[in-house]
Amino acid sequence: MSLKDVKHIVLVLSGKGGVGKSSVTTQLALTLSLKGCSVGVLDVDLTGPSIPRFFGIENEKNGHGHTNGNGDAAHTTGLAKGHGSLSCMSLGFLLGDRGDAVVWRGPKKTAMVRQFLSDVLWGSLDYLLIDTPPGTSDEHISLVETLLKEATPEQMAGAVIVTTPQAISISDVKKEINFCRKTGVMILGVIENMAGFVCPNCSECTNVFSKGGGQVMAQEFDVPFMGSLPIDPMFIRLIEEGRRPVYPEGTVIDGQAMQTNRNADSDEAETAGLLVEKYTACSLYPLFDGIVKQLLSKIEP
Ligand SMILES: Nc1ncnc2c1ncn2[C@@H]1O[C@H](COP(=O)(O)OP(=O)(O)OP(=O)(O)O)[C@@H](O)[C@H]1O
Ligand code: SF4
Repeated sequence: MSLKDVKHIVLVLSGKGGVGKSSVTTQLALTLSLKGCSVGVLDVDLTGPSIPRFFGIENEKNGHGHTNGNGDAAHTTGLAKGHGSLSCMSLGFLLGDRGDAVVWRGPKKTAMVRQFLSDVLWGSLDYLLIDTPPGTSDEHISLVETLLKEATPEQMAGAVIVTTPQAISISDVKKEINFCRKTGVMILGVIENMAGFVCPNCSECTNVFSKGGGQVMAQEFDVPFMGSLPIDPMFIRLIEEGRRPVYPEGTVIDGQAMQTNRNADSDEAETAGLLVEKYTACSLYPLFDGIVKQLLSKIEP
């Protein structure tokens, strides 16, 4: 069973598309891995797999996409074996082209989700984060059904729900809360994303939309509120430039020195990937640090 050595499984859900679920998943993964956890990211968004793009590895094929640069392309099932402390799996690795559309009926999607959970060799992970499509679709139902079979209740940590402050997004997220309650998935907390805009000139945060809706909703539904995140243009720039995660010089995780991709003779560090140095410099990092501390205290008190 491929989830055998996975300690904690966390679903990332949102009722509405484009609210930043994949961004939140990526940043939770980076922050957890910077804290020394070994992390896997499973992209279950079959019609719009964006995790490879977020990690700057969309050109990787053969169904594997480990991101710490150990250079070993091991995969045994035709799917993935994650090495190191940050690995991911997505249908995006199996598509010929970024623009390829997946037009699948429910049973095929269900089979794919099952295969992701039972055939991908995740190895030993502290956290498996699962980025889901928006809403409560076939993928969600297959996912939860499969997890109930493949994972133990101890492994199933619960779900993080992402919303934006606008009322429509919040009303959609209520459906996710109901979904979790009906399927018995514990709600670890709600994250409000895009609650304001950080000016690239003066770093002042302006509330473009009304702020605080996520907190009000969390109170109303009696679920924990984990925090608000502004829109930071630096984050968008990092993603658009397609950078790969690169650890700061000297980072050692689980006793293993992380590859930095630094080349003294070139500007390779600037082009090799999503620079964690820059990521940690962007306004979202301290906020994620706080969110991850809350997550860890709930999961591993
Ligand atoms: N806090 C943020 N600051 C800056 N950019 C952000 C932030 N959150 C999300 N974005 C950007 O908004 C866009 C949509 O985010 P993302 O793809 O994470 O949403 P999603 O909910 O996963 O979407 P989908 O419904 O397609 O799965 C991306 O380009 C992402 O870079
Ligand atoms: S927030 Fe400050 S720097 Fe940014 S646009 Fe407004 S006044 Fe200018």
